[in-house]
Amino acid sequence: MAGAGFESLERCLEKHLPLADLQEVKRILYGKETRKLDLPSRAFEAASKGDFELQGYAFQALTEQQRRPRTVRMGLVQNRTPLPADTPVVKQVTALHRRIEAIVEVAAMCGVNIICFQEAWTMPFAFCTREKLPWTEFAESAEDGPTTKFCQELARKHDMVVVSPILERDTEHGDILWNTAVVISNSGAVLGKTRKNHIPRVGDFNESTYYMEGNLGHPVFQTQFGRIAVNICYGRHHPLNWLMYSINGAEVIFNPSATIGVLSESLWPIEARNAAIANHCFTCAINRVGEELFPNEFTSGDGKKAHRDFGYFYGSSYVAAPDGSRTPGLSRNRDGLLVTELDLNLCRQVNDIWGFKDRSQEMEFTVLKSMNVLSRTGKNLTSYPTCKLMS
Ligand SMILES: NC(=O)NCCC(=O)O
Repeated sequence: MAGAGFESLERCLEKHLPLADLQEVKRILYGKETRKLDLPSRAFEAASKGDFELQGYAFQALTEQQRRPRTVRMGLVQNRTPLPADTPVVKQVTALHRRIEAIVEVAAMCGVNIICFQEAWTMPFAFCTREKLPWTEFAESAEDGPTTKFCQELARKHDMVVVSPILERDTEHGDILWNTAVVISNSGAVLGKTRKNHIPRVGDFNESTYYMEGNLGHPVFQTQFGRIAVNICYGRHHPLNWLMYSINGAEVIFNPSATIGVLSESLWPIEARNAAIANHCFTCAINRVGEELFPNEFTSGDGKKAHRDFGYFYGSSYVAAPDGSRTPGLSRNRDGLLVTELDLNLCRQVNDIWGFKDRSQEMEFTVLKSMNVLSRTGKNLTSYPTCKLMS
């Protein structure tokens, strides 16, 4: 399995294929070509100085007669943990805040309206250890913890919606932990939070030692720049999870993740992209980068020898559109900022052509209702039309 030495699938194709073949391969693998965004040179200079990658692409939509284009810019951030995992907790969090602050500065230069960070971005992905201290000390209040306050400042300063996935400590309800994403409006107000709905128990990913499946359903947040939802990491393997955010009105679904090559790299380019196609929405897949080494060895009941490393987090963050096109990925081995320009009108335009969300979705909805699966979401239950599927 390639580690940091293999930069990206795109670089490999570009290096080895003649131009005409490359264009055909990209057409088939990536769909309709995304235009390269003309980002300011000072943004590239700042990214180079800060040692992170900056890429920008725009998706095209048709011009409509009765609606103006609804053009928004998304920022996806992938990064390493800058300090070793045995550094004191506050030092690690502070270093991550500084790193993200620098990347968000560049996102602001690029006109980003909504930015999303990787899963549990304030900490190493320590859940593999199944140890409690010091890792649970990274948990914070979603409403007024130091990271939320930090993100509120960023949001106000840059007029940007911030999606901040953290380890949450719910002090109001028995001090329990959750894997949560906090959504902060561009005014700096906390719009709300959403919790990871599916918790992995797969090899070293055995997070249920810390927190269980979220209890907040599938909330969608109306922001100034469109309706957004957050499907945290492992939730991307569950098509019905994406569907529920989409039924509840999401136009863009973020998928902040932490996942390693040996487990999921061949699934990565497919799942979020397929969700964009199936649900006529944009999806934004974000993964962390590099290796994380823990002070004590751990095993996970999967026959592997005790080890201290989690495996290689392969980055490769990308955005997929409802028409099935997608951006190239960020690299597998560097911190990066991916800026994408979307016209949200594309969601309805593709819906009108393919219509996956009309009759077929009604049928799925009826089945789910009969299984009592939808009662947790509340929304749309009564207003959604039903059809007879199994007569
Ligand atoms: N963070 C997380 O849920 N990882 C599980 C592995 C995966 O979904 O690829």
